[in-house]
Amino acid sequence: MLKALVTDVDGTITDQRRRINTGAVEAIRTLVDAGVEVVLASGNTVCFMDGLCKMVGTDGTIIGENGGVYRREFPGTLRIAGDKDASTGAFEVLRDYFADKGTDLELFSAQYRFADVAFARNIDPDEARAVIRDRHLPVRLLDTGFAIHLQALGVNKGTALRELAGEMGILPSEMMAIGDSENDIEMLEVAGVGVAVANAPAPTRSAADWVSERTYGDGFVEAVKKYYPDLFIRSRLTTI
Ligand SMILES: O=C(O)COP(=O)(O)O
Ligand SMILES: [Mg+2]
Repeated sequence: MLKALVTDVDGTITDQRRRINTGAVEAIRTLVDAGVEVVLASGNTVCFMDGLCKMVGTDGTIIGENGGVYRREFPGTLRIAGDKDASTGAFEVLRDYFADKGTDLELFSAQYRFADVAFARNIDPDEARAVIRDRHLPVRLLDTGFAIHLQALGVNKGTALRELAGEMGILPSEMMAIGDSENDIEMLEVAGVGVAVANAPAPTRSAADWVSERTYGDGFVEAVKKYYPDLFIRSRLTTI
């Protein structure tokens, strides 16, 4: 049995409006109660993830800010893997560029971020990528479908997962990762089994070993039942 499941949050255990899927919460609790490690891996902030871990019932092992931060369990030591100066500097260049064109960039939760920068999707990501490329800015732009992120080069959910696996004493090959967007590609490739939910775009689906038929949180539940069938047969029997 896969020893750990690493799941993205927005678009994977939620619906398209970021409302959590209650079936996904129940599936996570079934895994946790069966001794499977569940890691939440998101572009969201540490404080967001901490609240989510507490309310869902995981042990606090997280990847936040698209791999810019990660931590093994509560209380744990928060590791910072990103470069906030690089992300902030690149944001300021983009802010000025788009302001000259009449578009203001709206930051998301800046005061709670240690590594990356996140802002509203009111610009063309490819136009912003062209500015980053032309100005040789040392960041990568990620469009998660919920926000745009600027992240230091070489930092992603996959690099953080490799580091976390060492702290967890689990091989990446013993893990399953599930996601919905381009910011999940690396962790789908690092994990032994990578799954994309059906709402994922083509590059993310291509990086997956398997793609669910159902979308969003329902796709997450479908995937968990596929790869941990015994847990759900047993839990269904106990509920009869
Ligand atoms: O923070 C975001 O933009 C999306 O978050 P996610 O990585 O959980 O999908
Ligand atoms: Mg997502």
